[in-house]
Amino acid sequence: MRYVIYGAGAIGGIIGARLQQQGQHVTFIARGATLDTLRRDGLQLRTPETDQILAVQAVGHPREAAITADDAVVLAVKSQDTAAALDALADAAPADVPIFCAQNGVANESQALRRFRRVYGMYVYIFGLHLAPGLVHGYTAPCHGVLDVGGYPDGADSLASWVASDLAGAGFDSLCRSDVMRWKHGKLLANLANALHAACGPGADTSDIYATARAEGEACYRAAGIAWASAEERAQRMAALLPLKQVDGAPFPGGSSWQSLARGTGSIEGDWLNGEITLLGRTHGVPTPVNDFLQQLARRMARERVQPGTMTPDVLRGQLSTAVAIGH
Ligand SMILES: NC(=O)C1=CN([C@@H]2O[C@H](COP(=O)(O)OP(=O)(O)OC[C@H]3O[C@@H](n4cnc5c(N)ncnc54)[C@H](OP(=O)(O)O)[C@@H]3O)[C@@H](O)[C@H]2O)C=CC1
Ligand SMILES: CC(C)(CO)C(=O)C(=O)O
Repeated sequence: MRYVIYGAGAIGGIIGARLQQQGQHVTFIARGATLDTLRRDGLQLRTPETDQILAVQAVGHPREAAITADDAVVLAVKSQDTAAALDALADAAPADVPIFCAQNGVANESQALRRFRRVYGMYVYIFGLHLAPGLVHGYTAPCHGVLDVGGYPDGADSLASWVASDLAGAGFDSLCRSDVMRWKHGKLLANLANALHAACGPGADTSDIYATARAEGEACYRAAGIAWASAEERAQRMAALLPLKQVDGAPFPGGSSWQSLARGTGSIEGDWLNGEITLLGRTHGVPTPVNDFLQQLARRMARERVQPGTMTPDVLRGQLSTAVAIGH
């Protein structure tokens, strides 16, 4: 089975590189400077233990990848890019090609299921960094990350278990789970802090704001009857990854939303992280003022190409109080 990795950034780059190093057949779908770099120079993977450049197969559009139902597509674009990526894929691949969503958030799978018959969720705990085309860093060793796989909306079949076993063979801690979306809903609660880390930096103390964002998320889940993996379950699952190590003598600088600001991409995943909670809140009549604020803050910072970590927690608290006082 070939792995078609859609999106050659932090997560796609690490998963694809590790699968290829394990002898799997891998094709990347990339764009822009990343595509040019992969074709010209290859994919560079730096970790606490290695610095390697891999010659990789990279195409610029799914139609150049001659995808069949015997391939597995690993979707590793940010959620705001999912719809466009799936549109291009649906025009070029059979509807029964399996899609594995290696993404944060919980809305990518349903978008994939609208166009493809076999969709799987992937619970991704990788500490990856992608700031320059064709270059990815991974901050855990010897395990490259946790990647649990399961059917969407639930269940697990032989393909999910096959893929989990390939990922385990490639150095990830990977289980096949029939309740992968319960785990992804748990992770979404942690990712409600992504906007805070992007704004103030991951080291700033914004735990009071995060606690409220998380409580709003949990209230929405309860109102919607959604089950989620607890913080304790998730901490236990990722314990083997910690403590994070350094790459190039430096620690992990910030998560995926922080990286969107650092790269000045002009877009960010907030609508699919905090925005998932505001959507649930509006649907079920649960107030979500903090997530509403963080969603809008993330959009504004991305749009204005603000550098990450440039807002103090006090300035953020002030803006939050004003937004809550005027009701949006
Ligand atoms: N980074 C991390 O440590 C973690 C990330 N995640 C999640 O994993 C997912 C992927 O994130 P991450 O790897 O960080 O994102 P990145 O931005 O690093 O990588 C995504 C890549 O996909 C590319 N892309 C987007 N649309 C297309 C398209 N239509 N065709 C070809 N390439 C495309 C982007 O190109 P371009 O650069 O041009 O935008 C980018 O290179 C997200 O849901 C994120 O939240 C989960 C756990 C940890
Ligand atoms: C790296 C991690 C796990 C936490 O920040 C993440 O999920 C992200 O960057 O979005």
